[in-house]
Amino acid sequence: MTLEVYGLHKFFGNVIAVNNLSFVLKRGEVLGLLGQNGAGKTTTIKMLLGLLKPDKGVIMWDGKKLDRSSVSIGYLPEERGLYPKSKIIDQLRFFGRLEGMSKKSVDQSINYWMEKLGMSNYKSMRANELSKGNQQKIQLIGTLLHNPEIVILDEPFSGLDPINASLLSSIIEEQIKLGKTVILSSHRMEQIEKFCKKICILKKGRVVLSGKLDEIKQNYSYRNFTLTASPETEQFIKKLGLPYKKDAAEIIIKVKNYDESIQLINLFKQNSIPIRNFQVAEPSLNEIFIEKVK
Ligand SMILES: Nc1ncnc2c1ncn2[C@@H]1O[C@H](COP(=O)(O)OP(=O)(O)OP(=O)(O)O)[C@@H](O)[C@H]1O
Repeated sequence: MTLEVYGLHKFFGNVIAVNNLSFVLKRGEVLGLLGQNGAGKTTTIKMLLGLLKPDKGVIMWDGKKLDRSSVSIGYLPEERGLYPKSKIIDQLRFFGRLEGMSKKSVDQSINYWMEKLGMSNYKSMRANELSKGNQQKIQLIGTLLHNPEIVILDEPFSGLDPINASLLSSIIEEQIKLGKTVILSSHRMEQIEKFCKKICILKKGRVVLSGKLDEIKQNYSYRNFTLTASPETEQFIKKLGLPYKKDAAEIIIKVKNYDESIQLINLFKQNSIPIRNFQVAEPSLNEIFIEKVK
């Protein structure tokens, strides 16, 4: 099963919300959909969900045009979507029934997920009686209740404390292992780095970077050469006229590659400037993101 998106466009009047987006996502793969506010992520998700019709382009699932009746999708929206006055159990039963589940399987699945997420005692409560984080957990149950093939999570960690965030991380990992096709949209780059092998960065609807995160990092134009700062090292770097960034006790110099860092180390050695610690590392996704969207 593969999700294929080709040449997707969506216009709102003069605004091109999504401009020629393409990606391919196989079963068990996770795509990190990134972009600043207004970049076109939600519009993309809405087209995948069939809530908006693309103006151009095609979305395919398993080699055929994606049809919501032939694929199950679980969607966790960024905003809260529970009915405030309804009981949790009734809402979850309703979500499950909407997905075509039988009464028995809905209840079995609700029990399974409620227990897994430590929410069993909340079944009879109304959504507005729950904390923000617990509402998020109920929405997550609503997303996964019907064992969907495609899982779309928009800022899934928002409002979760560290314990629940770690619980959610393990659930996402489990979904990936189960072979789900996952799309994760988040402004928190460390989460994207953790789960996503593929990324797609949007800027004003247009793709500015997409592909396998590993390859993107490997082929990126620089490496970070990080040194433990000392007045001597900093003075020497200034003398060399190298641009650098200081971050707490570290000095970071952008180098082209590993060889260039070795040359730098040799320069330090030749000039008897001691180096306490150094590291050569690929840029982080956070750095790449900022450079691509700024
Ligand atoms: N229904 C709509 N009518 C008109 N313009 C819209 C509509 N929905 C979205 N847009 C515009 O399309 C663009 C993309 O919006 P979208 O909501 O997809 O961004 P986003 O990447 O999800 O942003 P955020 O991170 O803030 O959720 C924006 O310029 C937005 O103003």
